[in-house]
Amino acid sequence: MEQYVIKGGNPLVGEVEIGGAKNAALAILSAAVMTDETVTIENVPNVRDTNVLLNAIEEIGARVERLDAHTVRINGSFIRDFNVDNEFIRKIRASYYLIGALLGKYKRAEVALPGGCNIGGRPIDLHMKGFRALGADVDIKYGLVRAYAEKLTGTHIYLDKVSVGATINIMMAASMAEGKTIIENAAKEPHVVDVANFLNSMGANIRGAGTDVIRIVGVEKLHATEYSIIPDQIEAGTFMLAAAATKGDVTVKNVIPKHLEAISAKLLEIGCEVEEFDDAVRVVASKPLRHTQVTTLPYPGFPTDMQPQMTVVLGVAQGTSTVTESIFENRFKYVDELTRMGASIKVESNIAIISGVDQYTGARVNAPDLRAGAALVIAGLGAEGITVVDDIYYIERGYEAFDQKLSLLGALIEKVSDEKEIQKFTLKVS
Ligand SMILES: CC(=O)N[C@H]1[C@@H](OP(=O)(O)OP(=O)(O)OC[C@H]2O[C@@H](n3ccc(=O)[nH]c3=O)[C@H](O)[C@@H]2O)O[C@H](CO)[C@@H](O)[C@@H]1O
Ligand SMILES: C=C(OP(=O)(O)O)C(=O)O
Repeated sequence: MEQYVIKGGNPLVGEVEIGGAKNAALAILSAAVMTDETVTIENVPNVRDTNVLLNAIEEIGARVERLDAHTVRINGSFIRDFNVDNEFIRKIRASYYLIGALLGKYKRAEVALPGGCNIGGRPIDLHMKGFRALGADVDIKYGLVRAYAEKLTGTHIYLDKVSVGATINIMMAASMAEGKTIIENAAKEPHVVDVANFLNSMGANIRGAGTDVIRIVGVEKLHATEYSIIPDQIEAGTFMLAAAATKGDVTVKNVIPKHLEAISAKLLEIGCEVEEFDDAVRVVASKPLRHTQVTTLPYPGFPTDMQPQMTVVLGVAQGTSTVTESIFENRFKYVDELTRMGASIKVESNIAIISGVDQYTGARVNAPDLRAGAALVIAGLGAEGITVVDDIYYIERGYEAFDQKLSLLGALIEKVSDEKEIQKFTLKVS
């Protein structure tokens, strides 16, 4: 098991390049098997989740060629197996996209029940409701979600809850249904729009992505395309908040500033300077941070995937802040770990009440999930002394070269794999 070991206290300064969006990539790589022609996808983040998904796509017969670290060519015409299940795919959430993709193209799919970060109950009832409305028989048996259809027929679907996964999954299947589908109360996240743009570039007919009503006219066939994935809103936000927590000055490059508005607005409120350029955002934290209130909401609200990082920043802001988690009921598990670093946070139901402290102190902590893991790294970067973050496996699900990008900004951080290496690092930096 690998760890990050961090000597905190250095302000992060400089420029960082953001990669392609993990949560867009996972859907787009799945959708790429919906044509028999060859699809080339650029700006694919080279992270654990995308690699697990690509291996699963290969296992069912698709040809997958990695042209370079971030470019993948996929040909789905060789798929003969519709059963997607291995120990790795069971652990990722986005395996559910292969249900929509295979059901749309082949009218059948058997995919391991999705895993993903343990941040609360994560049902897929809305996905199943959508597939059933399109005419599929869907059940869960033997650990698999199984969906079959003679044919899919366009329909009108109202999502009881705003769900990114269900919106994208239904959109994929409906792209190859007969007739018109309307999804109401659809998710509006940037990656929903990116997946719609990708499918349209393959010949799908999707309108309205980015609003809460998406209209899809099914087509018989999809075709080859070349597509570049949008920048990762959450990776970008993580570096913006790392700048704030370390009192740094970081320019986050290759981003779409509009996607970061909810994060920029909170940074301005707590006293940071935020400068927007065409495809970059600069965050300068030269004054003491002030308290604020944050509530996670579907886009364009404050993203739940930025909640732990924001809590870490508010933990060293003056006064009392609150963070309300309205999407997932169990996303404060990291607070106990942060308390070991000196944070003063009380969680009541879905609200964290945060009394700001002057500075965190280094400690040995566990990453309980992907974003909480990144948040603990941020805490370590701002802390006095040495922090060791265990279980960085989770962080590597969604951040490419996290330690290297932070090092380039002046952080003292190393990836290590045993106690000796931790001691060596500690001696080196003290
Ligand atoms: C791989 C991926 O892209 N993961 C993202 C996706 O997860 P995911 O697709 O799982 O999240 P959803 O948007 O679907 O979940 C939103 C809410 O709806 C509920 N729900 C969802 C589906 C369903 O069938 N029934 C149901 O009740 C969930 O429990 C949750 O409370 O969007 C989340 C919300 O932005 C992000 O935190 C995750 O990073
Ligand atoms: C929760 C996340 O991922 P997943 O849905 O794949 O668990 C995330 O990206 O923050």
